[in-house]
Amino acid sequence: MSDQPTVLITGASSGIGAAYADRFARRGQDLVLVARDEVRMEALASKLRAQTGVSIDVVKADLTQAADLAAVSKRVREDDRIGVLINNAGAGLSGVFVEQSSIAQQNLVALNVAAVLELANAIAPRLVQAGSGAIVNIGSVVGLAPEFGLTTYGATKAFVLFLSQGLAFELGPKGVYVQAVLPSGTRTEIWDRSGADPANLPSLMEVADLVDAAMVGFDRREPVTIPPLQDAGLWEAFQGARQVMLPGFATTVPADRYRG
Ligand SMILES: NC(=O)C1=CN([C@@H]2O[C@H](COP(=O)(O)OP(=O)(O)OC[C@H]3O[C@@H](n4cnc5c(N)ncnc54)[C@H](OP(=O)(O)O)[C@@H]3O)[C@@H](O)[C@H]2O)C=CC1
Ligand SMILES: N[C@@H](C=O)C(=O)O
Repeated sequence: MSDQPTVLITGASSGIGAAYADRFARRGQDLVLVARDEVRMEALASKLRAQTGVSIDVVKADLTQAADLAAVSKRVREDDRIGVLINNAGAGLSGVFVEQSSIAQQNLVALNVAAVLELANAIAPRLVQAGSGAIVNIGSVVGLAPEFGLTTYGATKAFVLFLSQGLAFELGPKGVYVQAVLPSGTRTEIWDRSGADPANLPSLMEVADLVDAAMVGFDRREPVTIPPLQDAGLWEAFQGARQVMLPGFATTVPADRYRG
């Protein structure tokens, strides 16, 4: 049993989540792995237990199902060994907005938004009470890019970014670190799962490179980590331009440009 905080990782059966499990296990941190595919998680857990000696719990859960989400939320809320939440489980949704079914969009929101929010809600009060701990939310550069034409998916990732920045603003002063990680195309199963055209994929970063970069940002306590963005100054300028607008919102009269 490690004396470091246990890390609960959602979406740990493959891709980015599985890579996070590897990295934190090699840091000697016990894990709780959450996903639907128990067999894959057990295989990963066995390998990591053998290689690192850490304790690993495997929790089979479909985070779009209320009972499963409630069970994971209860574990996050009550297990005070869990000091790091990696809110990673997510899915993509291919196609254009008008061709996507409402149910598919709702299912995407259930996983990419509602589950992320619920688990953040579950852990945040306990971390604030402790004055320590971390919440890592996996967003996407797509949440910054309506031009990419992934409207529903991008909207879910815009939520993740805003949630993370808002939590960082509220919880940071109380000792809780909140990180938004914004990958771009990364070589995982999400593309196949979401029905993306294999012949039309973007350039893809290797998942190990993505997660290793995200861990650098984590260790530096960076609030928003964008591994594919080569010039960090562009993000800083974007943030600065956004913040310059804020005082102007405190006005009681419409702008001249809207006067008929
Ligand atoms: N790959 C990329 O290009 C990018 C990915 N991202 C984000 O990274 C995160 C991880 O995705 P990635 O690793 O790429 O994709 P993968 O499809 O490889 O992994 C997704 C993980 O989420 C789990 N998952 C899917 N649906 C559910 C569900 N209903 N309940 C519980 N777990 C579920 C899957 O496990 P299981 O099927 O066993 O449940 C799997 O472990 C996502 O939030 C994604 O939006 C962001 C930007 C780019
Ligand atoms: N998962 C990818 C799109 O579906 C991404 O976020 O880039």
